[in-house]
Amino acid sequence: MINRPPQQTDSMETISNLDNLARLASYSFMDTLNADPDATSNGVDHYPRQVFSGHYVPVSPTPLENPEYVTHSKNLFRELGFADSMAQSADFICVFSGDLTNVPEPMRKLGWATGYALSIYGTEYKQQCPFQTGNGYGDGRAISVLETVIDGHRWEMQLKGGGRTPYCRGADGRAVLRSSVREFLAQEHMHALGVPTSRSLSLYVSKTEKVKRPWYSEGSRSKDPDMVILEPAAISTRVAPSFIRVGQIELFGRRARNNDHPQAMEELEQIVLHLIDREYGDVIDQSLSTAEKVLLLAREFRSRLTSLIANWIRVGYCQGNFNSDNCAAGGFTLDYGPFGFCELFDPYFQSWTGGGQHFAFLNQPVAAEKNFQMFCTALRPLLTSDQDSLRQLDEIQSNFASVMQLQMENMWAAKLGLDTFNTELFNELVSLMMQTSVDYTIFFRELSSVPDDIEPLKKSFYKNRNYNLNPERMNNRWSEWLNKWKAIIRVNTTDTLDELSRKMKLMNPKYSLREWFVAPAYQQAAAGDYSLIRELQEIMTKPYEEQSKEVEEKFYMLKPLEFFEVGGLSYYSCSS
Ligand SMILES: Nc1ncnc2c1ncn2[C@@H]1O[C@H](COP(=O)(O)OP(=O)(O)OP(=O)(O)O)[C@@H](O)[C@H]1O
Ligand SMILES: [Mg+2]
Repeated sequence: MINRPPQQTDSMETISNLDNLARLASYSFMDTLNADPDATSNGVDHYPRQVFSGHYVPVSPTPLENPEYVTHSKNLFRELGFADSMAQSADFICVFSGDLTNVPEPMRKLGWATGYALSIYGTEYKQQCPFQTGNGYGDGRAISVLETVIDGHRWEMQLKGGGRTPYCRGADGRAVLRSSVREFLAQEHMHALGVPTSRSLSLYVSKTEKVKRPWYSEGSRSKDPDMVILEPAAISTRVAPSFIRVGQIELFGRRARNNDHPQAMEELEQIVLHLIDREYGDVIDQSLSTAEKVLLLAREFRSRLTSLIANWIRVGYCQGNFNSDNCAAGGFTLDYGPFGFCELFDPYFQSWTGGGQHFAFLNQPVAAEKNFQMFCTALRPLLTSDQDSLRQLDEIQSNFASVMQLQMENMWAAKLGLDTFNTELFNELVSLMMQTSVDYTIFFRELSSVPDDIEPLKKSFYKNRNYNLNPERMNNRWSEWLNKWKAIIRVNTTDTLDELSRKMKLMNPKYSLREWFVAPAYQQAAAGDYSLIRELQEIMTKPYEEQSKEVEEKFYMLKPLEFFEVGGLSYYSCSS
């Protein structure tokens, strides 16, 4: 795990109001990196334009009209030492719904947005930039407003939906309540699952401001949204050690490679050193040369990224749109757009209709490798005068697949309660899972009870056509597999069955954030009822616990058949 917030200790002072919080402000991004020389001085820089140099644009967020409190993360508040009452206090609501005009010093009245480049599955793109140059692409609606150092940890707080920036590409700079609820719940769920992620701080919705989004009519089976709806605008704030993306390093890497301007190489070095400082300070010694730091960075990021992907697959998470601009260079999950948790197991599970097989569930290791290649390409200009370092970087890059494979094998072994990966056992399991159609979460959780026979496993069966053709034969095959697994376990572990079961249940969550739980929560929220959001927050932040009988009956369930193939529940072409 990386950079987890401190658990609040007695020595940590409680931060109970905005003045307390403002006093912890410490702006490393704005103070150590370069501002765009063409930026306006008042931060009213809300129209699409090209940003040719500098690492950020100072920009004023656009306050949400009539903001109302929806929820905050009690867990993150506790970890940061924030008093819960602060989330509903007027001045805190102002800041985190986008109004910086009255912030207490030393907090600043301007936030910052950053440019980044885009590579899709290993191919560089500029077409998404309105100027076709790549200079107009970046945080179009994400605006960082504060950095703080709390108990030695630096945290950046970023509004999502905070209004237009020069990178907005003509769009409204807003996020809607629906997508904000999804991201808010998912971030805290993933953290509770033990998967590195940006965190959720707060969520406010406008009582009056609405924006248009394409969406699905009720029960629609169309792949593309079939209507445009007006949705309440919202601002959620997310928190991470930094929001530097692979795409961001790429932007400066491309400029240095092409010699786009005289400071291009220096700006690349600055952003890379800043990344190291913010995300890798504890593992990369400050006194090393840049070349040595770059190599360690590549190696460490490879290790974090491969571990992240193995964790995603362990918990059934599919990011959906794993472009380089949605890949955090600190190695954690970022941008919960068209994500989904795998229910019916399918290696090609993917909620985003535009994502094809590239970003599908079990192709995520390859998608990650593509992002890693782009990351290494971006670092390369810093090593051009050093052949030996370049060779080492190539080696780090080319060994990604084998490191990834090892992480995956260890993960599958752990899910099955084994110390070492067993190829034959695993391959048989995957084909049985596919030939039966099983629920990914329920299957592994039931297996974690180390059942005597396959009856409990059947709770996870959706029973597809193949299974129904000959259920008896399939059940026999399942029994054989279970017996084989148990025989291997007996040899593999000295644990008692109870101990084994306990360990497996820490690998295999009981609850996952299924989209059909989330949809009613954002629908009710749009009508002003936030109770289901708060209920989901409670349950989904304890995903490994058994929880009560009532919770189990409501949330430990196969996906109802009527929700398959329904737009907005099983897939989306647009999620924002
Ligand atoms: N409503 C919007 N207004 C302005 N820019 C937008 C809007 N929606 C998306 N963008 C921009 O389009 C690009 C691609 O969007 P994508 O869905 O990957 O990111 P996102 O969900 O907005 O944000 P992030 O990656 O910061 O979580 C991003 O650069 C994003 O800032
Ligand atoms: Mg994004």
